[in-house]
Amino acid sequence: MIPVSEARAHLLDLVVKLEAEEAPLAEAAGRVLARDMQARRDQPPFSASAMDGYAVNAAEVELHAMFKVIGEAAAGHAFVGRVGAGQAVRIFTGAPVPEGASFVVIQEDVTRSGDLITITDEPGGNHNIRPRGGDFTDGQTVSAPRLLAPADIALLAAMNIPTVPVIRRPDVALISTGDELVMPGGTPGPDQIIASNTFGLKAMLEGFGARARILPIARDTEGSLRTAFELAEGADLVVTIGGASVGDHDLVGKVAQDLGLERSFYKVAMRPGKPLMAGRMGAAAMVGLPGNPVSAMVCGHVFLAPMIRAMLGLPAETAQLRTAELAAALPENGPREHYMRAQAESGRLTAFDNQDSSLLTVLAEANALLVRPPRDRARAAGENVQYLPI
Ligand SMILES: Nc1nc2c(c(=O)[nH]1)N[C@H]1C(S)=C(S)[C@@H](COP(=O)(O)OP(=O)(O)OC[C@H]3O[C@@H](n4cnc5c(N)ncnc54)[C@H](O)[C@@H]3O)O[C@H]1N2
Ligand code: MOO
Repeated sequence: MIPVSEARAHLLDLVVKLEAEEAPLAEAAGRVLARDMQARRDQPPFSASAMDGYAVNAAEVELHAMFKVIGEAAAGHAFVGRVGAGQAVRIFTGAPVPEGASFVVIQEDVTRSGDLITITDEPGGNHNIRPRGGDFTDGQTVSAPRLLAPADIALLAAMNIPTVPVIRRPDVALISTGDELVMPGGTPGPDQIIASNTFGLKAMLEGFGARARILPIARDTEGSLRTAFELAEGADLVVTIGGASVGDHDLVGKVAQDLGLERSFYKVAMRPGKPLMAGRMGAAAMVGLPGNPVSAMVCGHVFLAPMIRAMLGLPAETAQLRTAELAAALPENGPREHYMRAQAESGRLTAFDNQDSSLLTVLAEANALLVRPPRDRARAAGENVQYLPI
């Protein structure tokens, strides 16, 4: 058994950053920007009014001042001409501020009669003008790598960038193994259960930015497992679930090795997730996850997340561990790093009583994995402990 940190390092050695591809901006949310992008214009491209009102010379702005309205500027329709002494241009939000004007008096502070306006309320010190380039200027950079959030997409659109280079999504093949498994919606026999792990992992992996394919369930025969591995052809990462332990029907290690797996490790000092295996299989990385549903999902958070991030060219560390106060005492930990299902709320962390690695109901209620180092001493309520948000 190797420590979790060593296993993670081996797993990162199995993957490389993937190549870039071009994506339309409308499809780029959640993708990772592959190259720095430069703005192709200033925003705003002119001094723009921030309010509906009247554009005048700032030096003339005072209570009771009067102006003659000489024209109009609306968004998309500039006023052509100059605002002279005693003159004003009716202006709307987003319109270019005309030459000679340096203040927009909001219409609420003005009384209008025909072509004449009078400032009838204290106009304040805000000029209500957004300077040219106040948001960004031509050539300004959005730096890669960057996981593109909706706000980034809006920014790149405003920069007039219609397509962006993004890192290709890692292709992950998910193989469930076991004679006891039936797909959701199927009709399980009396000794069968529903395959849940591939579904949970697909959702998780796609949340990390990968594309995950659920392959047909491999039965507990070498032939069936071989077929599943063949169907995984072309994947960047092949993930098997179950069949990783020491039982007579745990065939994954054997078949993978027959197919050329160069194993980098088997068994990690963690709980859950002990019978984890990994290695290189041709061009793909291969990870064999334990079958217990919570074990598979915890390994997804702890190991698959950094692998996917590395393939996407992002810093491999996911969310840093956070610290919280323990709500109730915990006994001494055993020899394996324990990832306890827990709930973090208002800075306090409560571990669930039942930590059995088959309990999806508990995992579904958890928002944190309380991380206990091997042989961690008993902890009292109120002590600080670390956790991984999930
Ligand atoms: N003698 C020992 N027995 C076991 C050990 C051990 O060290 N010595 N380790 C235990 C631990 S820890 C784990 S974890 C499991 C892992 O075993 P496998 O990876 O071989 O998993 P399976 O035996 O195939 O399945 C375990 C459990 O999970 C269910 N399962 C499997 N796949 C799915 C799926 N896709 N969806 C839902 N549920 C699934 C399966 O039915 C079993 O109940 O081994 C312990 N045993
Ligand atoms: O490692 Mo097993 O994953 O403890 O249930």
